[in-house]
Amino acid sequence: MTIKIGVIGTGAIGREHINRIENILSGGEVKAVTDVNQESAYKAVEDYNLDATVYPDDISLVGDENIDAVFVTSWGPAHEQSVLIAIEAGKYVFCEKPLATNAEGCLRIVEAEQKHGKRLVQVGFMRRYDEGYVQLKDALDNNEIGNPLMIRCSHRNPAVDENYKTNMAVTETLIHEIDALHWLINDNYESVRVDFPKKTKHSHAELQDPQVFTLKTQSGVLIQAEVFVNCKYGYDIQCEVMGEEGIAKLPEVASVVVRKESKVSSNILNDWKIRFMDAYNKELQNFLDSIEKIGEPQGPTSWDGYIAAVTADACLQAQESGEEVDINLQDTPDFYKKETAVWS
Ligand SMILES: NC(=O)C1=CN([C@@H]2O[C@H](COP(=O)(O)OP(=O)(O)OC[C@H]3O[C@@H](n4cnc5c(N)ncnc54)[C@H](O)[C@@H]3O)[C@@H](O)[C@H]2O)C=CC1
Ligand SMILES: O=C1[C@@H](O)[C@H](O)[C@@H](O)[C@H](O)[C@H]1O
Repeated sequence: MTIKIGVIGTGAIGREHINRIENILSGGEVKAVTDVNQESAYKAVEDYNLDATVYPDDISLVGDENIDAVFVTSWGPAHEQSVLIAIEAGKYVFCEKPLATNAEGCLRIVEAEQKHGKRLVQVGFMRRYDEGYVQLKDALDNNEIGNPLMIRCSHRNPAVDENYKTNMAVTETLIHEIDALHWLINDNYESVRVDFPKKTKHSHAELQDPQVFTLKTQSGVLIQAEVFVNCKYGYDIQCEVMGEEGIAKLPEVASVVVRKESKVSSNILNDWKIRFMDAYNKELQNFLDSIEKIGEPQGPTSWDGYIAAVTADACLQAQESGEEVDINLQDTPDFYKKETAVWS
């Protein structure tokens, strides 16, 4: 069976995903596209040689009876509406992060999905499919380092443009750590505090860079997460978990080690699209395969989107207040308690 897909938002990641579906993965075909910038939608059809209808908006695209699944790859503030109308129409949804821009929006989606009666939505937290994170999670789940006590991690980008403001360190960047870390250690967050170290000269007036987020979990694990988006030297994701019996660290990206002229060197990537290319491929293949095989997606759920939104809201408050802020999650509904998949 080929799953017929409609893509809402044909910008950077929308195009990346279209390319994946058409040229790399199996079991899906893009049959409809839309973008508020209609030129961009037509260009995607032309560039990827799609046999697809261009719709004027998300409502008309979702109304296409031939579409089985909707990819929401528009700007964050537009996600909630598109996801809700897709659920209403009973379509599967792959939604890029954020699921919605705040906790209330995520809860509206969670309610609509439960009312529908089976899982339809997967959120684009692709790190759960990254081979290094999968290995790290296996080590923790197999109790190789005993109980986790502390985590130190970094999310570093070489540079960002002037549109990237202080709050985006949370909503665009830390959001990936927020999802990956609670999944890694099977724990929930309890509070967060933010510190602003000395600001790099490579930043601009409306961006505090770097930032350090100190999260505590309900079981007492202390997490120090650094976001440094003008680090200059490359795109670098680090994560180290300190346990009672040892330490487990995210593997470095494989790169040849050169010994030359009295130096040892290896390359660091510059681009997140390349760093997580395999993970994006696996998450989308898993989305398509799960729909075909078990009739519902198995990846990160709408509830994971809600957890990320509540935590991100608290991080934003902590940025503003300089105080430690509590993170209060509602109880997980039974609907979302089912084990999510194992991938590698
Ligand atoms: N999982 C990941 O690693 C990544 C996730 N993202 C997320 O994907 C989303 C898109 O990001 P980019 O592609 O980088 O942005 P982009 O700005 O390149 O593309 C967004 C596109 O959506 C269109 N759009 C906006 N509102 C719309 C609406 N109501 N209906 C239809 N089209 C609409 C825009 O015209 C634009 O073409 C964001 O939420 C972003 O956070 C982006 C990059 C990586
Ligand atoms: O979502 C993403 C981008 O928006 C963001 O700019 C990058 O830093 C992230 O690592 C990437 O995964």
